[in-house]
Amino acid sequence: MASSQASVFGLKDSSLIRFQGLIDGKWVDAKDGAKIVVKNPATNEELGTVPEMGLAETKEAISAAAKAFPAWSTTTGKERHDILMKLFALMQEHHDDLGRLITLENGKTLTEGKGENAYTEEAVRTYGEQIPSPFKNVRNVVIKQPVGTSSIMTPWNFPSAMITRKLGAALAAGCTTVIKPPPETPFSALALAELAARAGVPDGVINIVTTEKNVSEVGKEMCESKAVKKVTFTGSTPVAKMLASMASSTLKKISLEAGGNAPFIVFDDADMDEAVAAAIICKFRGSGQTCVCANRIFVHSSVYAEFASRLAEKVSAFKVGNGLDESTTHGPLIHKRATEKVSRHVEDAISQGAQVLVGGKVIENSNFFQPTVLSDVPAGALINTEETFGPLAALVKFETEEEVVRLANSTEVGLAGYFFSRDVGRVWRVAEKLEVGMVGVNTGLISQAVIPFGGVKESGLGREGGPHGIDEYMNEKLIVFGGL
Ligand SMILES: NC(=O)c1ccc[n+]([C@@H]2O[C@H](COP(=O)([O-])OP(=O)(O)OC[C@H]3O[C@@H](n4cnc5c(N)ncnc54)[C@H](O)[C@@H]3O)[C@@H](O)[C@H]2O)c1
Ligand SMILES: O=CCCC(=O)O
Repeated sequence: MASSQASVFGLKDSSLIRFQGLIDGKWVDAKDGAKIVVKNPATNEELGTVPEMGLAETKEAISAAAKAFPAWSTTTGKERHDILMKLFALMQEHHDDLGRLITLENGKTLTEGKGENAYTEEAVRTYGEQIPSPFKNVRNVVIKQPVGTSSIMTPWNFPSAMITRKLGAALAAGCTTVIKPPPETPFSALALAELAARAGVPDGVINIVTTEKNVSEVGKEMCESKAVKKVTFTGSTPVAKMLASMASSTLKKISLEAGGNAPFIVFDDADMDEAVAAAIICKFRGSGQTCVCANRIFVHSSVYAEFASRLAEKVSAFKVGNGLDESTTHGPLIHKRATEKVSRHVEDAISQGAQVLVGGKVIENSNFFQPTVLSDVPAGALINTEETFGPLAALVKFETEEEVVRLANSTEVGLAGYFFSRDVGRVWRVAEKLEVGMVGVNTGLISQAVIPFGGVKESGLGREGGPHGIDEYMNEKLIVFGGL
């Protein structure tokens, strides 16, 4: 059964496809045999099934991770580095398969799927510090220690990268993990776990619990269990808040990467070619389904008409289709709920006076939405307060720097913000004033594995990536040496 299911994916190495969860190094089904059906969003065809696990399996996974912690946390940084480098090499060796898998379960194009596979990180070592004491016979040293078993919960828009961004740091720090991947895209997570085992990650260090209907009880246990010392989540702001409140019952360390509503500002002195090209990437990457995608595009009135017509021209040349087809530039949305949200935002803006320059409609009986550009979007439109998470570029005209900074900041969230200007004074002023965790100046693409990725306001807590990301999985301990 499993091998015939695996052939549906058309991978070179079909043993990367796993149809079971992973607990303590063993691939397992749900205790009651229940399954989740996973579909390809481009075709709505079934790809395969994974177990619908619940509380009992989650408890087992947590205790396996807690049992594995003493041994894993006392390996040296060099030993963990070597295993992580081996895993990285295996991911590169299986680059085509892993990229294809991402495309099949998420819908993004093959180029994006492979690009995501390359968007991983590894870490070598962490450093403590020595703090000079005011007392002659005292020496202060701060060391860093792994926090413990970590719960990792991730979304479907980056089936692999949202996991590796957390898992790479957790493993490098010496933590053990329980991962709950999204029900829409579990196969990339399971393939990573398969490769991790091949790389020599010991049993129990990575455990995977797949779930859909039982997500509330699984999430609660992953946040409230006393054996868990760290909770990390990427997804929507309402779920982030709920998980944070559950994790606070035992005052766990938490990192949350939640929703955004990124402003993208084009000032009158912007380089127009660069601004249009960047808006295309920033707005339409992953068909608009990234948390750092531009959601509101503010354009100075003096360049508004030119920007709008050049953007609309480029967007009308997109080729929407199955991500496996090489000529496709943009894939489907993840499911019907996603297309419905984009439709709601388009209809709402039109009802308040916005004009459709391109697109505007769902492609019937599918998860595809026409890449859309709306002009003259009014201040009261829903899109100004809610993240669309879809291929909808909403253009808003502005007159002054002060006005646009106020508009950009008038949202409860603050993940990324972008602007285009060649005036160095304005660049500093606006970069400092935007209430976001990450600013792109004259670029629409900020994501890299090495940067501290994260937000302010209701976009979350903590940072992921590079050394900042590893610190999230470590506790600092002060050791005061006296009597010298
Ligand atoms: N900041 C980021 O880095 C980032 C990245 C991707 C997505 N997002 C946000 O996620 C949203 C889109 O994704 P979504 O609608 O799937 O988000 P979501 O919050 O509904 O789901 C994200 C993940 O959380 C899980 N989840 C849901 N309820 C849970 C619970 N009670 N306990 C544990 N896990 C639970 C889901 O199964 C999924 O795996 C957007 O708002 C987007 O901004 C943010
Ligand atoms: O969607 C969230 C992550 C986006 C990114 O890493 O570029």
